[in-house]
Amino acid sequence: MLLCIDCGNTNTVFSIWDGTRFLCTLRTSTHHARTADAYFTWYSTLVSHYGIDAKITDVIISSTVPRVVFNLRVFADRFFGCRPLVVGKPECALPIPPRVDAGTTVGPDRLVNAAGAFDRHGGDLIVVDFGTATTFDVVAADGAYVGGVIAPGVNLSLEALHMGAAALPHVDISMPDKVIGTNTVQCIQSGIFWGYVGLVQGICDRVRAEYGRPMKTIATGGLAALFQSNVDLFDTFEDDLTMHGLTVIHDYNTTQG
Ligand SMILES: Nc1ncnc2c1ncn2[C@@H]1O[C@H](COP(=O)(O)OP(=O)(O)OP(=O)(O)O)[C@@H](O)[C@H]1O
Ligand SMILES: CC(C)(CO)[C@@H](O)C(=O)NCCC(=O)O
Ligand SMILES: [K+]
Repeated sequence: MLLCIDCGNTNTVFSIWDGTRFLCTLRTSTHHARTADAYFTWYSTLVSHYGIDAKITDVIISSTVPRVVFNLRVFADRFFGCRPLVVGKPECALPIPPRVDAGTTVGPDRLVNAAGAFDRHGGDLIVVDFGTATTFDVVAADGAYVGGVIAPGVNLSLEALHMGAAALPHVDISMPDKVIGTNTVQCIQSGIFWGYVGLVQGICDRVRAEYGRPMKTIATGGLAALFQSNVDLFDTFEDDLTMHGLTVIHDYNTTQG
């Protein structure tokens, strides 16, 4: 069985793929200092809690935090006796290489999202991922990642307001009933929620105009659901897009010969 690891700047997600479906998804916050033993303690506790009997033979990692990769490699080696595939490293091939400026290192999560979305939908896509950052990845007709947009994430923007302005509290994101807030919390929620709706709509419209062909919009990331349920921003919302992309890249590397 394949263990897929998606390590973002905020959260690290493990998911076990049995070749047909994901048996479970485990989430923890990202800490560069977490040891291989600590990963295993956390992992084995949850796996046995869910009553899953998984014999892991392969591990694939996408990490936007370079420092965590060392301990995840040790984790894979020590507990599963395998050498993980690490997206972005030369030994991990991509089905279609990105077309970007020479010397650019595209975030592995974006390459994985592009591979996952292309596998499900074909090309000419905008993939929007609401993570620590809100990223827009453009996937060409042949499946290549050809560029995109990076904006501050929803929670990061809320945190920035709180950090930068003495009188503004920490607020959780939610959809406000109205645009004109009549208290501080409502004003902040309105600014972030409706600001993001405008940001997503505006960027997608401009990307489409520049790209010059019809494009499908695929959204992923926990907060995408909040926007999708209230405003018609995306064609589809796929919670497991990054995990699916990891299985696609793993498949490609193991069947390639
Ligand atoms: N309504 C909500 N209010 C606040 N936070 C939410 C809400 N819905 C989901 N979230 C949070 O959104 C996050 C979604 O996780 P996701 O993996 O998409 O991105 P992330 O973990 O924040 O970023 P990264 O992948 O860059 O680490 C989770 O941490 C979850 O707690
Ligand atoms: C933009 C983030 C932080 C989103 O997770 C990540 O993809 C990243 O660190 N990217 C590197 C720069 C780039 O993708 O062009
Ligand atoms: K993510």
